[in-house]
Amino acid sequence: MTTLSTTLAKRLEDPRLFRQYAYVNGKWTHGEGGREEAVYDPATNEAIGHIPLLEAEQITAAVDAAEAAFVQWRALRADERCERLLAWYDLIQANREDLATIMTLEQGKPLPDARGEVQYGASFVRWFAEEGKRTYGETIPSHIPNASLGTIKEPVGIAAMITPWNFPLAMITRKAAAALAAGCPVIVKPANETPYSALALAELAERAGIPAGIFNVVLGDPAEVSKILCSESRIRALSFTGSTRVGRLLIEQSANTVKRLSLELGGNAPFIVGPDMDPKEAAFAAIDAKFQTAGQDCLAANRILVHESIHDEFVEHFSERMAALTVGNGLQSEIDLGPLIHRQAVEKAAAIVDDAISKGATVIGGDQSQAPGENFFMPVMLTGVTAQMKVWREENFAPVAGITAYSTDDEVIEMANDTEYGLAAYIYTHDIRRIWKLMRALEYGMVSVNSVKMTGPPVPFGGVKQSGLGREGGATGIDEYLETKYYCLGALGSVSGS
Ligand SMILES: NC(=O)c1ccc[n+]([C@@H]2O[C@H](COP(=O)([O-])OP(=O)(O)OC[C@H]3O[C@@H](n4cnc5c(N)ncnc54)[C@H](O)[C@@H]3O)[C@@H](O)[C@H]2O)c1
Ligand SMILES: N[C@@H](CC=O)C(=O)O
Repeated sequence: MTTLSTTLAKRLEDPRLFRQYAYVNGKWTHGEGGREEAVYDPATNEAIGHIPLLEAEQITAAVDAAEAAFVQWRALRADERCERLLAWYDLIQANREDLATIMTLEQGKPLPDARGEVQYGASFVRWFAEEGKRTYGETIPSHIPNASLGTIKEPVGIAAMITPWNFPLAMITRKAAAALAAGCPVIVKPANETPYSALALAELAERAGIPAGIFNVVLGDPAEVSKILCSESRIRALSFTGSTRVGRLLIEQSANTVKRLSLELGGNAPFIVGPDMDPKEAAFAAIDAKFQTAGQDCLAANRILVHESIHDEFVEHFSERMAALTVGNGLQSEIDLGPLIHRQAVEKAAAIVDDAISKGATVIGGDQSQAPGENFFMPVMLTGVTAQMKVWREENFAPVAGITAYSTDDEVIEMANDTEYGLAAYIYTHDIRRIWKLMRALEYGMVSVNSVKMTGPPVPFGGVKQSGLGREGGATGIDEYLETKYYCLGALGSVSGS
């Protein structure tokens, strides 16, 4: 098999950012059982390198290392941890072009989007570096005579993180920076499709002075590694971003060790367009909300619900704009959509389109004979979609947009909530009463009104229903890695009533 690893390294200003080993206890580690797996560029299907698959004892060794390193990391002052995290942030920024190149090669997203993700990922490091200094406890007015009551915040312990391939860098930093700032050591298991962004982050963490054992990246068979992480009682927090299917599995596997779980799972976002909207403006926004990362985004607008009075005009603008989207290798310039992650994703997208057509949807676009490679999927718009179709029920994670018309606000609320998911919803209207009514009635963790962009470091990101548990980012994201310790200082003699 041809390996393009030399080619990848040559593309980087700093070839040491491309590592083909796991990173445990400050050391680059190969698999002791000799197992390895190739990593492919989804645009060309060529192997760009290999990763070792670690054995069970090696995963346990990572936990041992984290446990040993925890003692000193938690003992640092918050401002000392802040300094290390800011050094990490600076290094990520300084190496952003290399990080973006690595990401495009392993994930496929166009280079400008990869640059955007590096920036986005770095922003969480800076945010949590600062938030670590604000993990306040509280003073509680005492109901016990001569006692002083209060709380202090303490790191929860070793935190494991299992992350997806669609955002190979930012889904790590949003978790890891919060945990590190809170004083927790971290063990990251990235997706096997996109390990190199995680490993480059480890290289930069080491250069930033984050001690051995505090930031580890383990690689292996996903089911095997995850089982160990879940059943390891020394791991006190598990943060997962990925599909609802795997999220449910991890809940089950963690039951015996009763650990803190943060789950950022799938989405199936509705995009609601009110009758007062300019159909062109709304259609262009819907294109952005649907087709970023080639539709492989948990926030992708999958079900576009347009008021019947402007539906036809909206569809016209949407289809015109969709036809202008460029599909190709993300390393080339002027590309809007890169490949899907692998062939199975293309097959799933095709099956979803076929299912909709067989149940009466009208298809526009999506001439797959124009696809520039076997992992590419040309964008498709389906109109007249109904709740019986897979495109409505499933997260398609592909450039497949389902559109349908509605007539009243009550009807669109029911349609939008008709899903097991509850991550994000979009509303496009300028009628403040409609905005308020919809915003309150939508069963979603995040609602964005007249804006495609909704995320960033200050935001409490997360979903309800089968979209997950907990919030990442924002003022509360660090709480996922903190325990509240209550104290009662009794028999003080002089504090009652004072
Ligand atoms: N809510 C969010 O913030 C958010 C963000 C990004 C992606 N996602 C979701 O992630 C999904 C796409 O990512 P994906 O395909 O990588 O998800 P996935 O669930 O298949 O994989 C996620 C992680 O779990 C691991 N994994 C896979 N199978 C496993 C198993 N049997 N046991 C244990 N671990 C296993 C993978 O190796 C990967 O590291 C979508 O559903 C998307 O909505 C959610
Ligand atoms: N776009 C999301 C990732 C979802 O796939 C984010 O900003 O976190």
